[in-house]
Amino acid sequence: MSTLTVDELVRKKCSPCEGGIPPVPADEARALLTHIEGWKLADDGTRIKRSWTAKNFMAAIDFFNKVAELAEQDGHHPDLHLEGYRNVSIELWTHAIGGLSENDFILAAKINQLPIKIKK
Ligand SMILES: C[C@H](O)[C@H](O)[C@H]1CNC2=NC(N)=NC(=O)C2=N1
Repeated sequence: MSTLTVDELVRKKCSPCEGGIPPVPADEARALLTHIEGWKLADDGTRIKRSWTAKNFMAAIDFFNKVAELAEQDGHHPDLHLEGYRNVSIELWTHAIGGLSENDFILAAKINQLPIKIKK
């Protein structure tokens, strides 16, 4: 999986995951993330996360709505956080395995293609 480029990831669709596969190891996750701008591996290696400061509250909500549509299309769902009215952060992990699967990297690469109005 670590040979996948961003272009390859965005062309893939998440596959249903109900467990039974091993999580992506931390070193492989780090290698993949070098190509997916802004996303960082959590200290415990089970999640990836990216943060943005949106221009204002509605810019944050518009972005969440776009992410929600994408997540529904792909059948894989991120944890969405909004703090201090416009500080957006998104965490991705595969609940069914308690860690990272290819789905998380696919969705991260696709989220990076969505427009967000950010604070100047
Ligand atoms: C069958 C279907 O793919 C699963 O219920 C999906 C739905 N969305 C999901 N999203 C995330 N982040 N983790 C999951 O394990 C998960 N499971």
